[in-house]
Amino acid sequence: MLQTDQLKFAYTGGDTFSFPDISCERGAHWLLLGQSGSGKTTFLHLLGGLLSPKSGAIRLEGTDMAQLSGPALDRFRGRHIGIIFQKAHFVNALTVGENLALAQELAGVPVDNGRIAKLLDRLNVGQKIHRKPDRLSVGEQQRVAIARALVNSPELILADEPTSALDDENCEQVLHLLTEQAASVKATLLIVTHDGRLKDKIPNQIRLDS
Ligand SMILES: Nc1ncnc2c1ncn2[C@@H]1O[C@H](COP(=O)(O)OP(=O)(O)OP(=O)(O)O)[C@@H](O)[C@H]1O
Repeated sequence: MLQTDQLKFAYTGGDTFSFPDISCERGAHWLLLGQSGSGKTTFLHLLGGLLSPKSGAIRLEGTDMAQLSGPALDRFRGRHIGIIFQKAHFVNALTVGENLALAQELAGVPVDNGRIAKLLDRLNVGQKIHRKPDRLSVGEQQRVAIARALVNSPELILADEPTSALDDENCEQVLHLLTEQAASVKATLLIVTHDGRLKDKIPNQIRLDS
């Protein structure tokens, strides 16, 4: 269960935000919608523990992340949250498989090569396990990014604009992958988007107004 309470954030010398309280049941799928500049990515980064709120609480399965910082927050994020960024970031000196192993090491969990191989297979990129990420197509990189977000069986999966650059067929496919894979680890899925095509597909919606 993911819950926020009176969450406020301010960029240094810049915009300030008061976010609506949200409450998402474990395993539910949500869209986070809003105009450009309304603070969607900022909200996602707060929920993912990449930014710290000025005030308020973010509870994930009972832990208030706003009270964590430094290595404790990094470990918590690694174990409980999978983040899929708009543009995938990998360590290009490492192979696909090693990038997933790194995600386990950074979260302080034992590397499970069997799980890594199985997950990549499930996402149809199993044969790319020994490739360097920059030698993959954009679609393959996106699948590897989804696999990496899932590798530690997170309770929460956050995806930032995963479909906005895709044509209709690939949009459909990525949405299907995300919802199916989130369901496979019973994770709560929250997708930030301004992609109108998703609006009818996921009924739970949070709207930010600037
Ligand atoms: N690092 C930063 N420092 C200062 N201001 C920032 C920073 N990042 C974002 N902002 C400002 O905060 C506001 C919200 O940005 P954010 O990226 O959260 O919006 P968004 O709703 O995700 O937009 P889009 O749909 O265009 O991606 C914008 O006005 C932006 O200029």
